[in-house]
Amino acid sequence: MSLGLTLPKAELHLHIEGTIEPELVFGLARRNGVELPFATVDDLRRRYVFDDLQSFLDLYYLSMAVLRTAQDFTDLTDAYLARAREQGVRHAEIFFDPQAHVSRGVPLAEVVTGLTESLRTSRERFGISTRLIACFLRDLGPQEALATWETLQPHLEQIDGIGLDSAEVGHPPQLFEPVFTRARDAGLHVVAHAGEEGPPEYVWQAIDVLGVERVDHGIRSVEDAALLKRLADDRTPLTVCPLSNVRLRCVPELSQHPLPRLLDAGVLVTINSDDPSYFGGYVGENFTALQEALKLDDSVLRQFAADSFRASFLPEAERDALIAEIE
Ligand code: HPA
Ligand SMILES: [Zn+2]
Repeated sequence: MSLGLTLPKAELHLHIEGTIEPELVFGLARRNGVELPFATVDDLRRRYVFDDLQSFLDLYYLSMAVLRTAQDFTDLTDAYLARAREQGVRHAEIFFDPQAHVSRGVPLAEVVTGLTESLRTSRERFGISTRLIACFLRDLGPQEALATWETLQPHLEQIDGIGLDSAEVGHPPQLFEPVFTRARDAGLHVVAHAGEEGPPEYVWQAIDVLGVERVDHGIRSVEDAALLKRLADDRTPLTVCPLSNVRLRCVPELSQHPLPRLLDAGVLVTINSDDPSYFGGYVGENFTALQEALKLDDSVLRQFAADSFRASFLPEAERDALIAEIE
């Protein structure tokens, strides 16, 4: 097996709802009596061609309508962890979208209970330690985010951090300062998607106004030399998702990915899968596709793997032990 698949690694940018494979969409639709607007698994898979972030999000929100019970969320998470283990994942910091479920009438407790039922034994069953990050849907606005923050309060024991995702352009990070300040004050980790389709200014706002510890995507930072220097000086990690960037047409093809320019500027970069069911590969496959397209040395893949643990929210001793396994 190739190094990209076998290297021990942390996955830090992974939407659990984006791991639902078409077969599971159909299986859960049957179990829950949900009508789907697709006839077959192949029919659904054929729709996995996107023009931009929004065209993907439309299908992403449509397909997740089959997730209704705690058991559905447990099964979904177990399926991801089984796949991730095969790709060398030893630690995963997993996003979920509370508002995307509550707005469909699924109680938040059902979602969190289902996810944590899987995650609490992930280390024993799959050899993968985990964290859970609740993301706010930025296109629903800052007031909805604050209201969602209130509904998360009974579940904070199970939630390690907050994030910001969904349609980026027109929904700048600075609007979400109040909810991010509350989450930081509550001792949660904070991250945000910025600079995927949005301009470098959104990345500045994510670090300066929201105080994020990592930037999700952040690839448009290459358009701003001062921003690159700031990210490099502060060692603020970017969670880059190469196959996602190509599938959502943020980057024309993998061989033209801005990642080498990020590395040249000294930015700490990690490699992740984002929504692997939709984008043609899990995290190990992102490593191998990138190595092939950019002709990267094995030493660069080892650096990505080590940096994935450095950029994680694991305690230092655990990070160091995992980094020591990379050879
Ligand atoms: O790549 C993404 N960007 C923004 N929101 C998302 N929600 C799932 N995947 C994504
Ligand atoms: Zn994402």
